[in-house]
Amino acid sequence: MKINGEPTRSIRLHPDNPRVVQVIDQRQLPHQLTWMDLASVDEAAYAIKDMVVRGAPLIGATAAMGMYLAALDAVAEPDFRGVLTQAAHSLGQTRPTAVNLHWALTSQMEALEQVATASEAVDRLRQNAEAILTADEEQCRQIGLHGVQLIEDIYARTGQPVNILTHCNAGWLACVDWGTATSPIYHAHDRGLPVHVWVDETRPRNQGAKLTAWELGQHGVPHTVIPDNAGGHLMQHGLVDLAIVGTDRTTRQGDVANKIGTYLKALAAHDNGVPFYVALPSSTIDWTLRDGVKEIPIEQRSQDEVKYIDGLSPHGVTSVLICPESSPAANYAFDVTPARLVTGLITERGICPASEAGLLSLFPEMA
Ligand SMILES: CSC[C@@H](O)[C@@H](O)C(=O)COP(=O)(O)O
Repeated sequence: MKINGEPTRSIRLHPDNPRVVQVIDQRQLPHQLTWMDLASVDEAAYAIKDMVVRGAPLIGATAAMGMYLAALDAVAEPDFRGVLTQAAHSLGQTRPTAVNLHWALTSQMEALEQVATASEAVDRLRQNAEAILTADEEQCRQIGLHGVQLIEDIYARTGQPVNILTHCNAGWLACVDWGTATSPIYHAHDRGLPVHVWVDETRPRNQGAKLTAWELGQHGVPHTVIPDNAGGHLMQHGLVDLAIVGTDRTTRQGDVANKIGTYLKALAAHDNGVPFYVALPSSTIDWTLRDGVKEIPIEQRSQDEVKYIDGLSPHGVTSVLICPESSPAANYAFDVTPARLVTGLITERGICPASEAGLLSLFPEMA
């Protein structure tokens, strides 16, 4: 997508130094657009763990680039394969829920098997990381081309601006470009279809208020930030035509793990007959799992993300305590929406029911 008219991806090689990877520091948005340099695998791991970068596809892309950075450092090591295996292990520990992380690391370890020397490993892991970024961009573009048909159909029926609710940030900041949930929205807007997005603020880290609202604003898409608890009310009053969210891991049966609160939106959508779609590249499908509620690992993060909130004050970005300091807080970062509450999955190969049969109709090679 474009920032100030310039086509921009969320992750890139440094334009002047290909030994450095650059990512947008998402902790600073929407107040500041800052690029952070990552020059080692440890810095890549830190960026994922501390949520400089976040969103399932971008976590995978950063891990892939992290393996390339590790290869640059491993050139001098006699046991470069051992060093790279250790690098994959440490990157794999950073965040537990998004399966794209393991998908990207597996892809890099398979690429490593095809080389004989450390310098070949550098070239191969760089090429493979760049291919992962390019594939993610194209998959997200395709998700948009399939998903925009849903918006077109609603507009053809109502002739009114289409109101879409989304949760968290499944936008281009969470991917390499386009986003998953936002890609149909960007395509619709670019085709001149009138769309309006209800942006859940997404406590505790407020990825909706901070990131999705910023992204949509940059692209000129009409939107309104709402408290997380408002979605059910809006649906009851006919103010939501469609919900589209992203996912961090989707099981073979179509259960979907996404940012905490997604499940409640799906319940409200079900009760009100609002179509509830989940957009994902196939790298987000965990074909080894069936029952998402029982099997998907749910990340628990620091209590401080719940107890403190940050925002822009006249003194810069400031963090403030919003509850008694002594009260404990719980911070489950994701929840699982069972497939029965999901109207359909929007993938790069088309839209399918959220079920094993549905997924296999698009990905028969996984039977
Ligand atoms: C296309 S991104 C899909 C998901 O990763 C997104 O919806 C989400 O829940 C991100 O959570 P986060 O904790 O910000 O990484």
